[in-house]
Amino acid sequence: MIDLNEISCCFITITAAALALISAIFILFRLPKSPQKAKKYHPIGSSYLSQILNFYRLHDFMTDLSRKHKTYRLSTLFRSEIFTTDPAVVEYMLKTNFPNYVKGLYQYNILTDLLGDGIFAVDGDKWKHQRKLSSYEFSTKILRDFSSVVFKTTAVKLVRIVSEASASNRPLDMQDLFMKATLDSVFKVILGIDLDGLSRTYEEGARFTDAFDKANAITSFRYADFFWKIKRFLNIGSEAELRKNIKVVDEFVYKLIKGKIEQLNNPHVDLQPGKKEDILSRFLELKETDPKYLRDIVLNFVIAGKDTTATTVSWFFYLLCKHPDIQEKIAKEIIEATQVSSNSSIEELAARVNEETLDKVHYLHAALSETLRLYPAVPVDAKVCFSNDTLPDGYSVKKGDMMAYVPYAMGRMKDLWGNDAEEFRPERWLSEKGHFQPKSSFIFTAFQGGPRICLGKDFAYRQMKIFSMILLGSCKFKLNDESKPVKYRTALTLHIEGGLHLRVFPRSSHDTIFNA
Ligand code: HEM
Repeated sequence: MIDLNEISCCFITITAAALALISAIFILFRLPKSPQKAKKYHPIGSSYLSQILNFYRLHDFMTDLSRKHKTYRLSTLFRSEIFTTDPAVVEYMLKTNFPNYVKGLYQYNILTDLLGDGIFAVDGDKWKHQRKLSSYEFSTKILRDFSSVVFKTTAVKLVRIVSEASASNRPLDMQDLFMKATLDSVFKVILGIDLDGLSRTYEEGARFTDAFDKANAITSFRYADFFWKIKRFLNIGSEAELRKNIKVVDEFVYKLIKGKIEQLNNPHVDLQPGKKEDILSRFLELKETDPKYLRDIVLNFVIAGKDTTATTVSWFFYLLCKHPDIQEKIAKEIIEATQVSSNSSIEELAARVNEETLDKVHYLHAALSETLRLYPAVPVDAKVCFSNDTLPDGYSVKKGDMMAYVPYAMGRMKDLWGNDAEEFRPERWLSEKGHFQPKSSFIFTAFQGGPRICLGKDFAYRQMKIFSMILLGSCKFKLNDESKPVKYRTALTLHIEGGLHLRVFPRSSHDTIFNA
């Protein structure tokens, strides 16, 4: 028989226990969790939809948002994406708490098929090792001297090409020429090989160049392609194309590496002077002989140095066409520094471009920096937050959030550059004596800042200055069609949409430099 008293007693006990448990949970949740202040997150700047609708002018759209909030975020289902133009926050993420803002697995997965374990794709010890070796190599006099010779030879080739176009009254796509010229020179400095992309006389080199450009573009496209992993798994569409192009790139680079290793190991091959000046040979001398590791190192440098420098010089020439007075002022500075006359040949001009004259052209250096302020080659640069953090502005960031500093928007902020922030005015970089005055790398962020600051910054300035001194010392440039707007293409690097079409003229009518 069931005892009703026992049941009701049991029921009362269970109910009392349940009530006690619920009250305990309730009290526990009502208690302040910790003595810390409640976390706050940056204001939401815009939605993904507005980003997509403004994609064609994305960097200007982001600049407008930055004018409202120095730091803002986009919120997605899984994480926030935070964009900042606040120098204090930029310094914090790039330097003060550098280990907490990394490339992360997200970027590694996108980049590694092409970049392997190269410096651009990795964090931690792998990054530290390459950074240490490469910073040493990049600071040597051997590299400085060798690269200057390479840049001058390439610039002279450029003058020959533009002079031919001028003689036949043809406009030229200067961005395309700068792309080829920077690839030729970075390839020579890094691998010691003449690709000759400018005249395309080396068939294997031309095949490599095309495959490399395609592989680079498809890798960048992965950032916007939600389906790339599925496409890679099925080996279809752009991913099949990527695999094919990486194979061409790898075959070419491995062959070069193998050749260099054989050369170095063969005691009967006496390397001629100058043969060990390229970065690859120098790494081999340091006993780095793993071909995959060497492939990753050299390809990362080639990618780092090509489009960035070429697009910057292209925007620079565009701005000089828009400001002919500044073009003339730079030409005058070059002619005064090198002391060339209208009877000098192009070789004489090139010979006078040396460490001493490169140091004299402060206005040119300022104008190139001013170009990078307004048209930074890397307009937005993102990291991933490694663990929960609070930024110097008091706002919080969660583990896994994306944190980006925005050089394009930063270059246009009035509170950083004054009311004329949107104007191209090289003078803002000069002291009263006309000497170039650098700005903090957390305000002028075109080269990033902190421990991962661009390793090729001086290399890039030297190349841009040498190209400009030789081209502007001998030629004048004008836009082919003044009425056609020049715009950027929204991508990882800031290319000019459709190229930069210019007309070229000799600097003076009896100019032997140009006609030599
Ligand atoms: C105007 C030209 C250039 C600009 C504006 C530029 C800008 C930058 C920026 C923004 C970064 C950081 C990218 C990131 O977050 O990973 C970077 C990194 C780097 N750059 Fe440059 N760059 C230029 C030219 C060059 C050249 C010519 C080289 C070498 C040949 C080079 C080598 C590198 C390397 C190796 C890194 C990675 C550094 C590291 O992660 O420790 N760059 N550059």
